[in-house]
Amino acid sequence: MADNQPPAPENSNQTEEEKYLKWEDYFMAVAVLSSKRSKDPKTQVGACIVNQDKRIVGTGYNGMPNGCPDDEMSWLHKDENEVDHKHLYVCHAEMNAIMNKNSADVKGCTMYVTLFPCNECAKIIIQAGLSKIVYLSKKENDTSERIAAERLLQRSGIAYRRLESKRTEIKISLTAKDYGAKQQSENPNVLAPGASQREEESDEVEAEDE
Ligand SMILES: Nc1nc(=O)n([C@H]2C[C@H](O)[C@@H](COP(=O)(O)O)O2)cc1CO
Repeated sequence: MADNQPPAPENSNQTEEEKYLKWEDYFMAVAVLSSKRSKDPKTQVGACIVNQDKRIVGTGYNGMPNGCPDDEMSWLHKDENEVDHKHLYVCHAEMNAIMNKNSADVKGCTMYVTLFPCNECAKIIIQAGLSKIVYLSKKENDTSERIAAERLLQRSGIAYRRLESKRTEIKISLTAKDYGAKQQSENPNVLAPGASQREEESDEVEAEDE
């Protein structure tokens, strides 16, 4: 390479298909990213609801109800304690995504969810009028909740299928230089070019973070 040539971008050997996300991968990635907010120490679940215009109208993850701080509630498994276990209290990702909707309703929408819904969520999904479910994973064992969920969805005519994707992972960087900043400043008081807006915003979120 001649000296005056800029270095090849890191992703220059990617195919066009690899460079951008297909819609389904994008929506499932939003569900996965949402799951990363969950404080459940064993199973983090995320959901993303998309309308017929491919607009995201709700996201959610499994967490304790409002007023029940995640850090103060028990995350024990039902095998470990009869009354003080998470399954009695936690709101599932699917329910939270529906409750968090930013549109009038979610009728005809598709839910992207990282784990196949249980029977209780299947009921909520049906009653909310969703049309399709795309899931990433299904637990191996056939629990009665799972069997009931499938029966309910089938009877109600809600189509469900596992995501089929060529991608196995998506890497996400939160480093300014990966988004066009010339260099990341060593001095935390000097912002890297293009990073000022983001740093100011992230401070605000950090102050409220739990
Ligand atoms: N579809 C689902 N959405 C969910 O949000 N969950 C939540 C409830 C719990 O917080 C956790 C499951 O915990 P465990 O049984 O793997 O330790 O995931 C669980 C399922 C599975 O039906």
